[in-house]
Amino acid sequence: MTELKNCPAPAKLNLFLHVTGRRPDGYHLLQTVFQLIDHGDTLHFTLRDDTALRRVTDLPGVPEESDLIIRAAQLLQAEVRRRTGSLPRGVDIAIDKVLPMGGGVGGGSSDAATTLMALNQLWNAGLGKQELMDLGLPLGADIPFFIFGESAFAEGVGEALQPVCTPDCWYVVIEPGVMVPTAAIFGSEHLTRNTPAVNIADFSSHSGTAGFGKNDLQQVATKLFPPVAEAVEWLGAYGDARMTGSGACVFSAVATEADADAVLAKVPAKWQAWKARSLHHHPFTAKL
Ligand SMILES: C[C@](O)(CO)[C@H](O)COP(=O)(O)OP(=O)(O)OC[C@H]1O[C@@H](n2ccc(N)nc2=O)[C@H](O)[C@@H]1O
Ligand SMILES: Nc1ncnc2c1ncn2[C@@H]1O[C@H](COP(=O)(O)OP(=O)(O)OP(=O)(O)O)[C@@H](O)[C@H]1O
Repeated sequence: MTELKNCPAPAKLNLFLHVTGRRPDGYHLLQTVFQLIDHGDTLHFTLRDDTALRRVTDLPGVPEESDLIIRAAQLLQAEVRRRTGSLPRGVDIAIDKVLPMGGGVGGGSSDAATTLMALNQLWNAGLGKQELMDLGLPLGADIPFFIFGESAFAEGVGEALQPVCTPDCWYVVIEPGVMVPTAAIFGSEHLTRNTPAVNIADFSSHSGTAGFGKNDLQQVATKLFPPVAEAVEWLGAYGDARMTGSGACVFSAVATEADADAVLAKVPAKWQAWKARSLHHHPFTAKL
C-alpha cells in the first residue's frame, strides 16, 4: 500500500464540560462527554521516496511546521525509528479543511488522530490503540479520544475514557465567527474550578429536554467574546443551546434532519452554521 485517501477526521461536541480541579502543572481536571458527529475534515496520505513529511495543502494561519498533522507524523516516525532502527518513508499529506479553527470542535486534534492512525497503517508500524493514544496526548488533550474512536465519558485532562451511550439525534452548530484561544479561557481568574464530580450513571440516567450538566468554560468565553454569547442566546430560542469545548461554536440538539433544516433556514447571515448527525463510532477506526 502506498497511499490512503479520503481518511475522515470528524468533529466532536462536548455535551457537557465540568471543570472539577486543577493539577499542580496548571492543567485542569475535567469531566465531559465527547460526542462524535458526521461533519469533519478529510485527509489524504501518499508515501514519498525520501523521508520528508510534507503538508501539501496551504492552511492559512497554520505554518506547516506547527501543524498538528505534521507534528503527529513526526512523533510516530521517530517512534518507529526507535523501535526498528530505521526511519519510515516520508509522506505527502493533503487536507480538505472544513472545521473551524479554535472552534471547540476538535479539528486540529482530530486531524492529528487520523494522521497517527493512517500512518500506523501505511508504515505497518503495528502500534496498538493505547500506544497511539499515549503518543498523541502531549500534542493535544482531545487526541486520545479521537483514537479511542467512540463517544465517551472522559475524566482527567480528557484522557481517561469510558464508552457511553448518547442520544441518536441531529445537531445544529453555529460558528460565531471568532477564534477562542483555549489557554486564555482556562487561565481566566473568573473560571470556576470546583464543580462537584458526577459519574457516568448520572449522565446515562438523565432524561429530559435540557442537556445534562453545563459547560463551565462558557461563562468565561461569553464574557470575553460577545459573539459567542449572542449565538447562545439566539440558538437558545430553539432548545438547550450551549458552547462546545472552549468555544467558539455553539450547538443545540434536535430530533430530526428536518428540524435541523428548519433552524438553519433562520440563522442570521452573519454566522456560518451547519447540521450534523450524532455518530457512535469514528468512521475511520471502523474502516481500519
Ligand atoms: C477544552 C477541550 O476542548 C475539551 O474537549 C480540550 O480539553 C482542549 O483541548 P486542546 O484544544 O487540544 O487544548 P490543548 O492544546 O491540550 O491545551 C491548550 C491549553 O489549554 C489549557 N488546558 C487544556 C486542557 C486542560 N485539561 N487544561 C488546561 O488547562 C492549557 O493551558 C493548555 O496549554
Ligand atoms: N491541522 C490543524 N487544524 C486546525 N488547527 C490546527 C492544526 N494544526 C495546528 N492547529 C492550531 O491549533 C489551534 C486549535 O485548533 P483546533 O481547531 O483544534 O481548535 P479547537 O477546535 O478549539 O480544539 P479543541 O476543541 O480541542 O479546543 C488552531 O488555532 C491552530 O493554530
